[in-house]
Amino acid sequence: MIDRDTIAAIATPAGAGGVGIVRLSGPGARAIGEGIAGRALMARRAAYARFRDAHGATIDDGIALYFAAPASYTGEDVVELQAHGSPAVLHQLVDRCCALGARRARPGEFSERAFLEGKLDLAQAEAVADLIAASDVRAARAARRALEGEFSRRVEAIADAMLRARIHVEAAIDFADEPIETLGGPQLQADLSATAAALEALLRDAEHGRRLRDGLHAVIVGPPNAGKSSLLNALAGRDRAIVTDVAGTTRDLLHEAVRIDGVELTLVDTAGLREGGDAIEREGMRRAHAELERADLAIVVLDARDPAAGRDAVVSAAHGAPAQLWLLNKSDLLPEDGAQPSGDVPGDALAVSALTGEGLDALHDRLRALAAGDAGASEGAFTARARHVDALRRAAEGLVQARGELARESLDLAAEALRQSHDALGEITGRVRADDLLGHIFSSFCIGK
Ligand SMILES: Nc1nc2c(ncn2[C@@H]2O[C@H](COP(=O)(O)OP(=O)(O)OP(=O)(O)O)[C@@H](O)[C@H]2O)c(=O)[nH]1
Ligand SMILES: [K+]
Ligand SMILES: [Mg+2]
Repeated sequence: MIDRDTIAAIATPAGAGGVGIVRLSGPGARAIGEGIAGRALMARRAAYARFRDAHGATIDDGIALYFAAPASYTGEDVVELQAHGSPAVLHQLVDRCCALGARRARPGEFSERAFLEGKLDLAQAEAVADLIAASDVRAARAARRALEGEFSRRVEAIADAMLRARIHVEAAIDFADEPIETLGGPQLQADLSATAAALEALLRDAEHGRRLRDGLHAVIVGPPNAGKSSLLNALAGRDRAIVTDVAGTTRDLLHEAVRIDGVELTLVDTAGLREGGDAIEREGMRRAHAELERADLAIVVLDARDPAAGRDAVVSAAHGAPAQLWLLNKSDLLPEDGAQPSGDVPGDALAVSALTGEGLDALHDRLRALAAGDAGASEGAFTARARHVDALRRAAEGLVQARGELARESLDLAAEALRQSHDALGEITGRVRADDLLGHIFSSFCIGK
């Protein structure tokens, strides 16, 4: 099952640094490490050594660390050679490892071995990559929780309940003459109802975890000249988008990663939505609609002086996103007497001015709250990926279908729906393995991980 080569790679980031690490994993790791260090390596003992090339010349001096299988990251014998963080030194060390029988590791191959050796499940291996890539403290904490198995344990608990239900249904199929009631049908329905509730709760938390990992994806929409690009610039703190008083200035989508109080979100500026326009502008509007389909949030920008203008086209487009935040921009141009122009907008619409900065603090607060989800949900949150959310959705759909079939006493169809639901859960932790799925996940890792 396992590729028994010994693999080697530089485990520290590219470029110069105080310390750089070359990592070896596999059955030959210890012998190769000892060959380079010129001394015996004892498990979990730091050994100071001169690392030498084939001619006995010193490549560098440093520390060799040996972790004996299975008590290592990969579960195999692992050796780490810690040298000065010079790319030239580290490349020579990897070359020397290869001359002594190792081969260069593929991206993510160390974590793949940890998975194959049962040290990590798939969701945990992905959490390693998420932790390394985490851009803020919350994302890092959430990745730690996923790495510790918080997410996996909940998946496994639901998968176990699903397995019990499958066994029950398969057994009932074998006793086709008995009515389902006598075979514990009502109890099974009750169990599945509890499982469905647990699955829905996990799906919500995973969606939240997906946002923690990827950041909130917020699309700015509104009629031409409402001040969408001005707002993007104000939030980004720089002149990212072109602003003019010509309606139809923005044509293409413009993405900008923005950090608000340590929370990351992606803002997307779009072409103003209106009837007509030239071919370029119409393509811009089409892209705006498509972007909204993928968004977590639509930031609807209207002109505070006349919120009704162009509002309808924007409202129907904004419905493509699961959440909306309404802004009445150009509040600086409202009459001093405080009379508010009427227009059919939600009561929690914020008055802002991209020009003077008025209302932007309140907007920051709203965006931060939306990006984090509600405060309570951030406690105990774990990172998740779109792949996980998709699998949980399919599992939930399968379960709904299975319960319907059971209610109709179509046991064969119920069994099949439960199997699909169970398989979908298995994809998350890798208990059900499709090899192309594995290849896809691990190849997105970087080398040395
Ligand atoms: N007074 C005032 N003017 C603003 C404000 N925001 C934007 N403007 C002006 O409104 C005009 C249009 O601003 P843009 O940011 O280009 O508007 P837009 O919604 O991106 O326009 P399109 O890309 O053409 O759809 C410019 O002249 C801005 O200077 C504001 O808060 N107050
Ligand atoms: K404009
Ligand atoms: Mg614009």
